[in-house]
Amino acid sequence: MSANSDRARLLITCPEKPGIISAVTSVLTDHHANIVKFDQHTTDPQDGVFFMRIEFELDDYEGSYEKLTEDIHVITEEYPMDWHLSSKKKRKRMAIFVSKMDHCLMELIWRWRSNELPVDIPMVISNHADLKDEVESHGIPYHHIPITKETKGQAEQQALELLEGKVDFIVLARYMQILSPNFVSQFPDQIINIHHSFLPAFVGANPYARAFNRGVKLIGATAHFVTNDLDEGPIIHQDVKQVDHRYTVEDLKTSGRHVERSVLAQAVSWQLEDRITVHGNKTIVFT
Ligand SMILES: Nc1nc2c(c(=O)[nH]1)N[C@@H](CN(C=O)c1ccc(C(=O)N[C@@H](CCC(=O)O)C(=O)O)cc1)CN2
Repeated sequence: MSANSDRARLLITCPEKPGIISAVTSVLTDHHANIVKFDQHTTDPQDGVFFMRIEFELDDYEGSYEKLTEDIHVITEEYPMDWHLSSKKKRKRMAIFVSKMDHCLMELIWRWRSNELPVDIPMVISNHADLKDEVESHGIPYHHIPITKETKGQAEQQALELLEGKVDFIVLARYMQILSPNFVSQFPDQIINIHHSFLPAFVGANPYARAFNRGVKLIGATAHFVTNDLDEGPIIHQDVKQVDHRYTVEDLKTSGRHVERSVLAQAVSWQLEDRITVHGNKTIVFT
């Protein structure tokens, strides 16, 4: 591979049909691509949906992009498919929404600063001013947009105007506002939320207090795509931690914060590497 070679990813979702792999890999071969990773998954025969993720190296990816996309379009005539082609070199742009809690936000910023998360963060948006100094100390623009029940619509419109054309996806890092259907519709499967429970348990607000009252022996965190159904969007990643009768609610929150941070960071990392495909209310994550 030459100095200007690039590593690209091709994600495909299509009805199960013999020959799809050969058709796609033939196009890549015609472009002298070197396939370095190949993953596939087929749902149950009744559903019959085929998922594929191909990672490949290509000299002069930029120069080949137009012809490569044309050639992929050609095979969609025989193999109707949803497909997404992306390049490792083209850094994604991630906006972060936050309220007052900083642990998930800072986990992402720390991993961004060390380039462990190779992403651009064009802005942080918050309904509170608490974290402005901290975020701006990292050179990231911070937009404080206060929200009341009366101003929620205007506040969202202000956020949408800031986001327009500037981001590829959004992360809600313990953002404590429910997004309207209008907002969600403008970022389909592009808003990742970290919920502080092992969903589907304890949907909504105050899950740790409810977990304490239930006497759980496990707490957890769930990263999921945001939909209009609160905390019921496609799950991307989850993890848990054992707890016991000695834990207070504050202990649960402290232990839970560590789980939230690692679960969110992993979900964002997979998003950056185009490893996640949504199918219905589930995800396929090619790790
Ligand atoms: N459309 C969606 N919006 C949001 C989702 C979602 O799944 N779909 N997840 C939540 C995150 N969340 C729990 O993880 C959550 C946040 C806030 C609330 C809530 O009741 N908020 C109140 C206001 C609370 C306040 O002012 O402090 C509200 O919005 O009326 C429940 C769950 C993020 N958004």
